Amino acid sequence: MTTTRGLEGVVATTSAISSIRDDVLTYRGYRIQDLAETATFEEVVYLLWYGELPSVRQLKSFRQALAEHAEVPDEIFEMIKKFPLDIVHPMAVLRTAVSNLGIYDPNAEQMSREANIEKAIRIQAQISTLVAGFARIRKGLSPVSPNRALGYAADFLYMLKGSLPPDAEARMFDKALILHADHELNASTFTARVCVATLSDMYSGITSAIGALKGPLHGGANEQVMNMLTRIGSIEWVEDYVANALEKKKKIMGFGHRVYKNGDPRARILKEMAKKISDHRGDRHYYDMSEKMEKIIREKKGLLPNTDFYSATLYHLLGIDHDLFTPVFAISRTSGWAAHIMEQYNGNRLIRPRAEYNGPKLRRIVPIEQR
Ligand SMILES: CC(=O)SCCNC(=O)CCNC(=O)[C@H](O)C(C)(C)COP(=O)(O)OP(=O)(O)OC[C@H]1O[C@@H](n2cnc3c(N)ncnc32)[C@H](O)[C@@H]1OP(=O)(O)O
Ligand SMILES: O=C([O-])CC(=O)C(=O)O
Repeated sequence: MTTTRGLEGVVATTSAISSIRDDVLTYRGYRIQDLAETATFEEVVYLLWYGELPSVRQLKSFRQALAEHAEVPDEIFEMIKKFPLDIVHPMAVLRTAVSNLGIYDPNAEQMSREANIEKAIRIQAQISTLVAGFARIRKGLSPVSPNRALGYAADFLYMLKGSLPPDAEARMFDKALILHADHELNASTFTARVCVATLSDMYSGITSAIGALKGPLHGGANEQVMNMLTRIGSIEWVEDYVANALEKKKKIMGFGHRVYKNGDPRARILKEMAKKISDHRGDRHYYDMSEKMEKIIREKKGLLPNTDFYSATLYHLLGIDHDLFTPVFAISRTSGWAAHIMEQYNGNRLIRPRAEYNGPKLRRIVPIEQR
């Protein structure tokens, strides 16, 4: 048996959803740059689930279905109110709450394609309401009811803040959701596929995926980027911080990638948006620190920013609390997880690799009184 640490380079499945080849990322054959420029998040979700971009009529009924399911059962917000909200991490709340959404879905255990599409719509519709509602509850505010006529991205910002976002900001957030929607066999998507390959249900798959996304080597890095920038505090300390981190062989959050070696195409688009909003706001504090950090790390270590690096500055300037950055990632990635779960069910086989044993040799049990 041969083992590969971290399964690097192992091709574990075929998939028709997204592809990364020569640093070009596509969803169903469309370049991510083109989708970010011309589509909305709802169109991209439709594309991921149905394989084609929607017509006007298809998009209308898809948005209608998302709108119909956007309310979260009161029981879930009541449950959240009982959590120790001053200490709990929002990703832990989300993991628990999404699992609970399954409890209130009468068709949670149905496994037909139609039932799974319906579940995917419910989860996608409810997850943004859930994150925004939680964010308000922990501040002692009431959740704001969804208004899906605004569009998915704008509605999230509206539910979060209780006021309509400027169009330009809603569009930037929409683009960010598109950029995070899917990414081939990343750790959380793989987790979702492993889970449902046992023929477990979609809620279990997405709950498992949220658990995997939470970690700082994956989606959790976007919050850690902002924590790092806040700790550094000022552009004049960036160089020292990087030198010290590299000397101590500490991982610098938001840099490096298992697959991209010449740069993450999403990071470039996010960088442009982070710059645009920083200039517009006249607040280049984090953008300038980030740009300096990028330059130094590129020179010293040859590492490039990943999607989590500039999304941190963008989300900060969009007024999103720092510990909600990863839940926001989960809102978007739910679309990719659901697409992969449905693809996995189609022609499923249990995912069960082997481990090369390196523990003690065969031995006899010593009776307990002689140990
Ligand atoms: C949405 C996403 O999930 S994108 C990724 C988000 N995660 C992060 O930003 C966390 C920081 N980055 C990392 O930890 C890594 O780059 C990962 C986890 C993304 C990829 O990891 P791997 O492919 O396993 O690379 P690995 O960790 O083995 O690193 C290879 C080498 O690059 C170095 N390296 C990689 N990333 C970093 C980093 N961010 N900071 C410092 N050094 C790094 C490693 O120390 C190692 O160096 P060495 O060969 O001198 O020992
Ligand atoms: O693909 C990966 O390993 C991580 C990543 O960038 C993502 O999930 O978006």
